[in-house]
Amino acid sequence: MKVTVVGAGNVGATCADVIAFRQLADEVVLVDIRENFAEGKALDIYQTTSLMDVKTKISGSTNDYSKTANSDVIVITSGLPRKPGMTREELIGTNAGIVKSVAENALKYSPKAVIVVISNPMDTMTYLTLKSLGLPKNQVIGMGGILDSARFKGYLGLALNAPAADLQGTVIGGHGDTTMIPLTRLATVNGIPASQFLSADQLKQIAADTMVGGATLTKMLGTSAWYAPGAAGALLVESILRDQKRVMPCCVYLDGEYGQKDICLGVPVVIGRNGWEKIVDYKLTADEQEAFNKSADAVRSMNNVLKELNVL
Ligand SMILES: NC(=O)c1ccc[n+]([C@@H]2O[C@H](COP(=O)([O-])OP(=O)(O)OC[C@H]3O[C@@H](n4cnc5c(N)ncnc54)[C@H](O)[C@@H]3O)[C@@H](O)[C@H]2O)c1
Ligand SMILES: O=C(O)C[C@H](O)C(=O)O
Repeated sequence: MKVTVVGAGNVGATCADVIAFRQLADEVVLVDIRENFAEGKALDIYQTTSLMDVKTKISGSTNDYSKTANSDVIVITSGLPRKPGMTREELIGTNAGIVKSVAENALKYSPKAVIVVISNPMDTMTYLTLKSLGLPKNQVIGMGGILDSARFKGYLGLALNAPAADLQGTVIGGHGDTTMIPLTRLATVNGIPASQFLSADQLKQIAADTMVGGATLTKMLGTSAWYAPGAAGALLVESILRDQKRVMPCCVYLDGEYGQKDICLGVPVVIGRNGWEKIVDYKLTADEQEAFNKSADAVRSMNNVLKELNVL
């Protein structure tokens, strides 16, 4: 199995490192536009392989997509990250052109690859990738909800003084500070509703902290986060390569599901070897559905900007 990660920056290199460390693929290729940058990151990761007993082959390339030929999965992380005080949506002007050209270049050499979009604003970049390449809808998956759910479980874990790994929690909707929807109703501690241990106010605060989880880290770090984003990307790649059929909240094309059409938005999906296979219906309450519809309205207005930018 071969994975290409485009963008060898913080998120891309972390994702490649986790994929290599966990030996999810036989080969990982990192690509970046910056001269020798991907080669350097790949060499650094390669030099960990004898220390970590890893057999995965890793290489880097400056914009030469022929080295990515026959990839099973292409992960797109290229583009600007936000700075403190910015929204993800403000990145659209720069990142739309980058994501579109990168996806076109990568697809030429790996027409059957499942494409994982991470660059922000992720919901709109996923829609752009799907629409501009004209691919079957199951082949394009945006990663945001897996990360947001990890943060949700992290904040739940801190409040409960429990390991986050023992908790279940899902975030659906857009991957934006105001568009994501942490489903507190469905959060559990090994099957027991979190509401049995936490007050409604505590759960509300956890949901609010989750929604601004990326902004909080951006303020602390001066740029956006990368360890959990890279690991979340790798987890999605794992379910694809190993055909695990895990149910994961991912940004996929909706054609009537969850009451929305012609939009890519975060919902629970089954992830397997050919991409996303099936959308799972969580049977939202009226309030949750209303929040989902509002999230869709906001993402749709960003998608409309793609036409103004002449990329779609
Ligand atoms: N969806 C998510 O959950 C999530 C999480 C974290 C970050 N992100 C997004 O991922 C993106 C990358 O974040 P980062 O922290 O790694 O940024 P970064 O600046 O560290 O890395 C981005 C890399 O992209 C490269 N690049 C730019 N244009 C390119 C092109 N045309 N071809 C190939 N490479 C190109 C840059 O040279 C740079 O190395 C940002 O848009 C960020 O907002 C998304
Ligand atoms: O917050 C960001 O801008 C990056 C990413 O989307 C994240 O959630 O960490």
